[in-house]
Amino acid sequence: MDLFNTPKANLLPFDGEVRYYGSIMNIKKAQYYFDQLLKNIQWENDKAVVLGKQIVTKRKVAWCGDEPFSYTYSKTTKLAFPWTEELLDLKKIVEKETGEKFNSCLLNLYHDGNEGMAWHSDAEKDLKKNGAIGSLSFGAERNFLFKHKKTKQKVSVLLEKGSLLVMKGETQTHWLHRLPPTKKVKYPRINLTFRTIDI
Ligand SMILES: O=C(O)CCC(=O)C(=O)O
Ligand SMILES: [Fe+2]
Repeated sequence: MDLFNTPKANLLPFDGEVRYYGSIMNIKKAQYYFDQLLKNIQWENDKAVVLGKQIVTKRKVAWCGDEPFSYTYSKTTKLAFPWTEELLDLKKIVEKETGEKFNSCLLNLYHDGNEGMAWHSDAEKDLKKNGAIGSLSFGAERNFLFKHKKTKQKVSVLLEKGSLLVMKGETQTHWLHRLPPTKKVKYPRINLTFRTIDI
């Protein structure tokens, strides 16, 4: 844990800004939030379009926000549910750490290392352009990768439990990111990405 709030270096060499804060809470708190989120969130299977076909992913998702925002991605639309107590706590923690404000959160549950997320950028039309995205991770530690759209240069970071990563500026315009599957991880992971929907 970083008790001194030292400035975090930009992980990207150019064309964007990604800062990794490491774990921002103690292990006990991180475990508490993991357990609460696993139990209390209405997790649903996600849909995605792969090679032009709609498939149902094993990964589960949920979507919450200040208002019942509809969120469209991979040709499916979801309505946001209201903030739960834990999610509101976590939103406040992330806002305090980053100095940013968020009005929604996308939640992902990866049951084990077989589940991941393919290369993409979070630049859906509903999202505020160049808005910050705050990503909180719980449970199993996983690698997270960035790839520049033109140069193909890659950057990798290990997302520890209770950790915060922030993507901002032109990151989504110039870089893709992915959570690669891995045979090594046998445990679930929950990721929350706090976002700003343009209203
Ligand atoms: O699971 C993660 O760490 C990232 C998820 C992600 O990229 C997304 O929800 O857009
Ligand atoms: Fe993403």
